Amino acid sequence: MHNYRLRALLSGSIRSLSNPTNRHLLHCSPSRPNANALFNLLALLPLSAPKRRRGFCGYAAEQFSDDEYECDYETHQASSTVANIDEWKWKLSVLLRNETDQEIISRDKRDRRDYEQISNLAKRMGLYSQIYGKVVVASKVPLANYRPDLDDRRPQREVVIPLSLQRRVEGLLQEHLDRIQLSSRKVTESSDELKSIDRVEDVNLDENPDSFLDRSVMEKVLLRRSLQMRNMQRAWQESPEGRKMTDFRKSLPAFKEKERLLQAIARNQVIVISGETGCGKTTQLPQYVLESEIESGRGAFCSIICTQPRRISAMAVSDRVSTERGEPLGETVSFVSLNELTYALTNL
Ligand SMILES: Nc1ncnc2c1ncn2[C@@H]1O[C@H](COP(=O)(O)OP(=O)(O)OP(=O)(O)O)[C@@H](O)[C@H]1O
Repeated sequence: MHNYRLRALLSGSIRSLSNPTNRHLLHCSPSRPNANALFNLLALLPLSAPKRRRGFCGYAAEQFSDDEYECDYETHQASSTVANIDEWKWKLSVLLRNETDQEIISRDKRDRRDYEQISNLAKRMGLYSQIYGKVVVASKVPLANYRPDLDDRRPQREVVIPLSLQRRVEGLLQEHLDRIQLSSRKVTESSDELKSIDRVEDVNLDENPDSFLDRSVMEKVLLRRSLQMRNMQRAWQESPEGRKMTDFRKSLPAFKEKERLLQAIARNQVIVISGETGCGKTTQLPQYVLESEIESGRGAFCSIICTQPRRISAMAVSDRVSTERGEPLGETVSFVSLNELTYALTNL
């Protein structure tokens, strides 16, 4: 019986990292519909990022500093709850209307009663809220119990990266977003085509290498492959061994968070997930993304990279995941060395 649980799910954005109080090291995760999803890609974001830069993602953190109330917390008298509530009603409705921002952070000093009122108000408005020490956060997505970036007692490490690297990361992220837009447009256009894809004539790529240059041919090949992947996945899930494996996978703590994780991945450029050892971070999360892409007919457009610190663990993880998928290693799951990975990434 597992008694693990996912400890926290933090969501953030490039813009939130550009704020000096929010700098930290993140694991990057892909937006769900992306054709080239990346897992566990470490991204360092620069200190020198301009404060209000509109970044690459649809959601961002906003700092709300009520500095006019700034004074020593210990000596501060709680400000009028009624006045606070009106002010918060306004702040929260601005947040809801603003498509680019994900959360607001208020450093206004307030007591518990204020927070409870704000929290109830946020709930009524369909938002989440959390108090971290003296800081109140209201957010469109669930909030973690602990936010290291809002912990004044925890020293914030400054990370400086060269401008050229910063530009490269920005370029890659932009490319990534362009590809998401392109592939979601194409998937909409071709969802009807997918139904009749069985009728697509066989394309012999060996006979006609130039076909690779033809995007529509390539797309048809990928759509057909996506359909095959869906059929194979369903066949495995319905087989007795597949059902046994599915039952085991459902017993892992990560499974309870599956829908929330997929939503968070779809809605955020970057998310950080932490959980007890063995809860399913490594073997389950990439599979949730892959399975949902396969189910929606985009399996062959989806690439997931899961990094491991050692070759032996990369081999063990890929072996385990292919077993869980009922496939031989080397089909949809494989492992590559760092050199091969670097080569593949530079040729994406
Ligand atoms: N090679 C394997 N053989 C059998 N079961 C495995 C294997 N690898 C993982 N599991 C099972 O899958 C569960 C999830 O493992 P997974 O590696 O995804 O956890 P994790 O959260 O990434 O752990 P960690 O934080 O230690 O990396 C484990 O608790 C274990 O029961």
